[in-house]
Amino acid sequence: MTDHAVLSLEHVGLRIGGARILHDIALEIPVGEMLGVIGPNGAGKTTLFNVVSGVVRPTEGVVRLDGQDVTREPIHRRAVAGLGRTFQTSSLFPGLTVLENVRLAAQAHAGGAASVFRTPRRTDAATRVALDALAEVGLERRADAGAAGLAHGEKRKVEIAMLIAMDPKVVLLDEPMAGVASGDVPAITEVIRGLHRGGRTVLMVEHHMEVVLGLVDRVAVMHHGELLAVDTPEAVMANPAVQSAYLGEAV
Ligand SMILES: Nc1ncnc2c1ncn2[C@@H]1O[C@H](COP(=O)(O)OP(=O)(O)OP(=O)(O)O)[C@@H](O)[C@H]1O
Repeated sequence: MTDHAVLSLEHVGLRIGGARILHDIALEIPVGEMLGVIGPNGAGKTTLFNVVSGVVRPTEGVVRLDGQDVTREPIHRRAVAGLGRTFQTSSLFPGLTVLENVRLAAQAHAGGAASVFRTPRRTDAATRVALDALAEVGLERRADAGAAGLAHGEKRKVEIAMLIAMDPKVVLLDEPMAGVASGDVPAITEVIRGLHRGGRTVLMVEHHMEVVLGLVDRVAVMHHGELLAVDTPEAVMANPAVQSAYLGEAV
């Protein structure tokens, strides 16, 4: 492992029953990198995120966050250590406002059980963090809107604001453009760019190839649970093995 790797995977493998879901994944992510993770459907991208965030424990190998072995650490410990994640499906509480959702994330990060009924002092601090996070994604004017009524693109922005409120070093974005109207794609792309400019390391699974290639420093290509290539967007797109993995799929 190199000194500056904020996240590293060493020979990571996952078997479920007789199935080999991930095989011998070796990956080092330097501080501040934006890495795209691509691959055909079923290649193992989401499972890789599950292994990194602690949803699933690998059956082989080691996951390190900032040099620390977190392979056996539960999700919340990894979150406290600086790992943030969004999911393919929305993780917002629909009955709460935008601000309340983001404030819950800030409170959870500050420690203790998250509650909307905190003491005023603590709530005030969490509220400031939440409002700053909403400003960073350009949603401060929507603070009092109900989460249930948001457009899909706005929900994605709120989810990113929730991540920001948890002050992560490493952010995993799982298909941030899924379900987003094409007109909203440029705005969300800018929000992701801002997330990265803030000094955070970003890993993003995304099928929207134009977005991936326009944003990331390197691309990791997965195929049948293995890492086929990790390289610059240009080199990856020119790689014959990658092209053949995608045969029959729109790249
Ligand atoms: N808990 C599990 N039990 C059995 N098989 C699983 C399990 N989790 C994932 N798989 C299988 O592992 C493979 C990889 O799944 P995964 O969801 O990680 O792929 P993906 O690259 O994220 O796909 P997509 O782009 O469609 O989201 C698939 O064949 C899936 O069916």
